[in-house]
Amino acid sequence: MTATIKQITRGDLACWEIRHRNQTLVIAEQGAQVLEYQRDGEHPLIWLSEEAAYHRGQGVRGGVPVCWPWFGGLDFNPKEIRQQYALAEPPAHGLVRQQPWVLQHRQEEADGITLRFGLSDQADRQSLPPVEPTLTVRLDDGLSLALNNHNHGNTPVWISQALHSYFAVSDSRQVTVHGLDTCPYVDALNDWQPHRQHGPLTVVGETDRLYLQLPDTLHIDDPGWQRRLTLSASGSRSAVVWNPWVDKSRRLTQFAGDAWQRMLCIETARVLDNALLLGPGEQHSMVVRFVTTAL
Ligand SMILES: O=P(O)(O)OC[C@H]1O[C@@H](O)[C@H](O)[C@@H](O)[C@@H]1O
Repeated sequence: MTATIKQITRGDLACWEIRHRNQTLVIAEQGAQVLEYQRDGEHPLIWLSEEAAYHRGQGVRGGVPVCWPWFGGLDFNPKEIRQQYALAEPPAHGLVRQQPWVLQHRQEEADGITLRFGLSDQADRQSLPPVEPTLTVRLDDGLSLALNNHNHGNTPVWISQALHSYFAVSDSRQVTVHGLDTCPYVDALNDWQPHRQHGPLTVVGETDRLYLQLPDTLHIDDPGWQRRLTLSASGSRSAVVWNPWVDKSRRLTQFAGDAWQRMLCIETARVLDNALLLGPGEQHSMVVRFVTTAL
């Protein structure tokens, strides 16, 4: 066994701290939210806000929130998803990131450790569809996250979802995102109009885009830290690229005014026409793996 796993607390939240080789991973039971992931002596791979607050029932800014069973504002989702819910004030990013989850299973092997989280019996399931979400987290030479859905009901269910990864970067203005070239995207900041990407993406202002028809692999090249971060996804053809830039940073909770310079979100997703339709009894897994290499 090369991994050690320890129960810790951050503020009000019970968390797991996993050490494997030279890596540390911290996951909060609430929301099954990855909070930290870093190799000893290196810059963090996942960004966690310096102003993060750890309260029950409140999402933590940074890490990898699980957005489910809808992504973003419910009103901006396809009709098939919207009509499944009758909530007066549907929260952004769905219903489970502030809910209690539990560690259901752990498996340690010579080359890594796998943890599976599922919603706790204490979770408020009132408005949830009859679909069971689980998050499988595997730490070996990199970090892999699998968001699994299993429809236990008798009717088909539409889901939109994201693993809302906040990546740590040396300077969001200096990094380039590769793999988006020629892909269509919808710009949430320009009336949800369709566009098409040409070449790599450099962030030059507030950015909030839903990319579609993506290849399996995207990269963030970070010249400041001489590092390439590779995201390899399966079971997903969409991702959200988000950076709040100057003005929106001031309006965000748990977010320093200049923190937009230190983070970039690339959120592996199933959104818009890539939303997931699960028939009765069907299962689906959306997997993403994060690995860094020298640039
Ligand atoms: O503040 P929240 O609810 O965690 O959302 C943060 C951001 O999440 C991103 O995924 C959205 O595209 C943004 O529009 C949103 O502002």
